[in-house]
Amino acid sequence: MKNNIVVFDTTLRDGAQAEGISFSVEDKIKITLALDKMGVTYVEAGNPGSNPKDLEYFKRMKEIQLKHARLTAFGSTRRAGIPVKDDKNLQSLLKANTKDVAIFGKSWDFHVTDIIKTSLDENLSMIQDTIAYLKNKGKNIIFDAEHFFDGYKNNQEYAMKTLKAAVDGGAEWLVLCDTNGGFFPLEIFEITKHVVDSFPVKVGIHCHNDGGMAVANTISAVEAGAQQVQGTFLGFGERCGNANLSTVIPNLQLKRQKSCILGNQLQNLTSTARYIAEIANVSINEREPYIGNCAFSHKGGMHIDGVNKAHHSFEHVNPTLVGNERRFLMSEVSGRSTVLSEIRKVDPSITKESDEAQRIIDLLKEYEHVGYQFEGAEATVELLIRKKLGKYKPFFQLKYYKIIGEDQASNEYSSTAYIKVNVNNEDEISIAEGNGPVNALDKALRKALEVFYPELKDVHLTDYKVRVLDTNDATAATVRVLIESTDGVNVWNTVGVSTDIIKASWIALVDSIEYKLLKDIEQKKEAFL
Ligand SMILES: CC(=O)SCCNC(=O)CCNC(=O)[C@H](O)C(C)(C)COP(=O)(O)OP(=O)(O)OC[C@H]1O[C@@H](n2cnc3c(N)ncnc32)[C@H](O)[C@@H]1OP(=O)(O)O
Ligand SMILES: CC(=O)C(=O)O
Repeated sequence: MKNNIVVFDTTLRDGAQAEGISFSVEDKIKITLALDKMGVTYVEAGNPGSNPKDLEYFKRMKEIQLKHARLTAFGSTRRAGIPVKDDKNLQSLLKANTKDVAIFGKSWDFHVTDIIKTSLDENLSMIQDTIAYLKNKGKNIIFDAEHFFDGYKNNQEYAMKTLKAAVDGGAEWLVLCDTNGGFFPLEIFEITKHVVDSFPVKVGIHCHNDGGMAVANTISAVEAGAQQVQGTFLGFGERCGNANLSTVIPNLQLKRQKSCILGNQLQNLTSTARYIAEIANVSINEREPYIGNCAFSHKGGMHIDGVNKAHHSFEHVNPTLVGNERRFLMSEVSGRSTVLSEIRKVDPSITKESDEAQRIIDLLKEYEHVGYQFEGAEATVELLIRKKLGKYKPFFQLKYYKIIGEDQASNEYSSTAYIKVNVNNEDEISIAEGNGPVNALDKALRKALEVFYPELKDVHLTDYKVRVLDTNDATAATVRVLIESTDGVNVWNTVGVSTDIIKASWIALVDSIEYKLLKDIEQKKEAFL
């Protein structure tokens, strides 16, 4: 399949215009390299006329060779009433030294007269002069026709003239922008089709998401003949963002057989999206199509039964195609099929008809009834199954713990925990200070157990969430504690429920430690075999 749709990523330019996003030069370089690896054709990386950071980025990028992507600088047409060579922003644009340049210009007559406050003819000259000037300097020009769809509706003749000015200036691409993001797919289709049929140059699409239509509008423009899709990798951008390329790309590639990125790079879609999110310091919406954590998670018992029989019964595509994974969630709406896959990890001989399977489902449902939630706590589920099947031996015995809380301004730590545990008939007592009782308890427990299990030195908590379950009871309410732990290689989640927050935390902590020790034993056994 040859690349027949050109992907133009503007995560680093329009994406950086999103509230809450601010990339450092280092961040921008990392994201550029990830996008290059992914095989997008253009990386629009900033506006050199805007700020020294963007200029510094382009300077640094001169030393970095990209394998595939074409680095693109972005800027506006020259200001009204001045020659191109005197325009400061254009001179900065040249300093970026990229072969490809995206120039945006006004296509909506209202914006010309009321926002940049010039004449309609002068705006046409601004577009043509700017593009011709840059073209003369050896640049390839992508013309972003800002507010093109609004302009077309308001004054079709003028909007089309702005495109003609760009073509006359020497633009390679005409990119139609739904800048205010309020259009619907049918209108986008019709207007794009008219442009595609009217000009000899290639057409692209740039949609904002203010009406929640950016992806649909982008696809619609492609159906009308657009050959370039602009967007940002996670939909970042001004206001409600831009077309999300992590949805656009698989939609085009898997549903419309239009190749967008290199060969098997689609399998890196999820990891690339998550990497970019991490650098941007934002959490990905769990329900994001294709790449979200829930995109292929199944909860209803009947759905899981269906997926086990045939994946496509409840999945629009196979998750492996986009590098995501299928997940089955344990809950009170689970049936035996859901739990069976977990039980079989412990005892492969158990079948759907076995009494044990039903007993374990009943147990999990009872736990859910008192406040447990197993969806994000696979480690606790495995331990419960083991206990029920008699395949569990405790790694230690708790003799007691005590926590002293203090609120002393002079003390670095606010709590101290004392603990006594017994391992193989040997007692160990330890004390630890912590920021809060749970932190102190966690430290004290691990300190005591590390004497017997040194591998616990690598374990630390990465997330700790508390949810109050029956809020009517205020401070006497039941709480659910979810803990995420890691040993630097693996990540696992455990859950505890109690009316006492420390007890709930303790249950989740103990599960976390026991799970780690159990997995280490399993790993050693596998290595031995
Ligand atoms: C639809 C889009 O996303 S377009 C990209 C929008 N992105 C950004 O604005 C982020 C980067 N922008 C910036 O850093 C700054 O706006 C700068 C450095 C480019 C300009 O800053 P300033 O010179 O202080 O101007 P300011 O931002 O206040 O106003 C924008 C100016 O650009 C002019 N302008 C806007 N669009 C265009 C255009 N297509 N062609 C020429 N001039 C334009 C406006 O008329 C206004 O000029 P005026 O001050 O003479 O009225
Ligand atoms: C160019 C651009 O970002 C827009 O019109 O939305």
